[in-house]
Amino acid sequence: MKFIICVTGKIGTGKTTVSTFFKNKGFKYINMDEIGKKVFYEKINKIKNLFGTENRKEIAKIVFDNPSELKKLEETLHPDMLKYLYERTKDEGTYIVEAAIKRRLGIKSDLTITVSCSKKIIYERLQNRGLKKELIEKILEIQSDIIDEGIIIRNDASLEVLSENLEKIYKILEKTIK
Ligand SMILES: CC(C)(COP(=O)(O)OP(=O)(O)OC[C@H]1O[C@@H](n2cnc3c(N)ncnc32)[C@H](O)[C@@H]1O)[C@@H](O)C(=O)NCCC(=O)NCCS
Ligand SMILES: Nc1ncnc2c1ncn2[C@@H]1O[C@H](COP(=O)(O)OP(=O)(O)OP(=O)(O)O)[C@@H](O)[C@H]1O
Repeated sequence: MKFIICVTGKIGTGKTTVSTFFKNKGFKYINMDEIGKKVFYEKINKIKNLFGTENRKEIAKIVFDNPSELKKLEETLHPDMLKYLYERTKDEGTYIVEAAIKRRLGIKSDLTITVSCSKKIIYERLQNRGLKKELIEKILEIQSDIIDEGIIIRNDASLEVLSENLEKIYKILEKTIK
């Protein structure tokens, strides 16, 4: 049996933390940011032509500030990103697909888990990771199409609380999937 769980949510809400929990339970893990990076370098000539640079940070500044530039980048990368996703999920098994922009990418899943938390906490956690407030603001703005869907995990509290909540969800999932 094949079962695809998509973990979605805005930047810094805790998608990787949640996905890693399930990966440690033995689910196959796919990260769409990583697939995006792979396709980015495969399409590097096209990228250079479009943006005049191959530097990801410079391109981030351009596209996260300008929806029409972001659209050009997405049109270049998304079709191949989806191809890789479908190739990597061909076999039977339970998959965790981490994708902030699940809906924009058009990813189909058997279950969606949305991770969310307050903006204040997003800023705190990401600034601890060295991200600038202005960039976080811009990314949150272009992520306004990410909505709560499926199972919603509020990740405002500690990692211990998150882990307890995930154990509960895992117990239910185990019964459903097996
Ligand atoms: C713009 C790029 C070059 C910036 O690269 P950089 O290494 O600086 O940042 P990184 O990839 O880690 O992304 C930073 C944050 O922005 C989010 N993000 C990335 N792309 C998008 C997008 N198209 N829409 C909304 N959020 C996005 C990421 O999930 C992450 O939280 C890169 O993000 C990119 O190529 N994006 C387009 C591919 C894509 O849509 N990826 C999202 C997969 S969920
Ligand atoms: N409940 C929590 N308590 C404290 N720190 C947390 C909690 N959840 C996640 N974090 C931390 O917050 C940061 C962001 O979490 P994570 O990387 O999982 O988010 P993300 O949604 O995957 O981010 P991105 O969109 O950048 O990929 C990380 O440093 C992580 O360790």
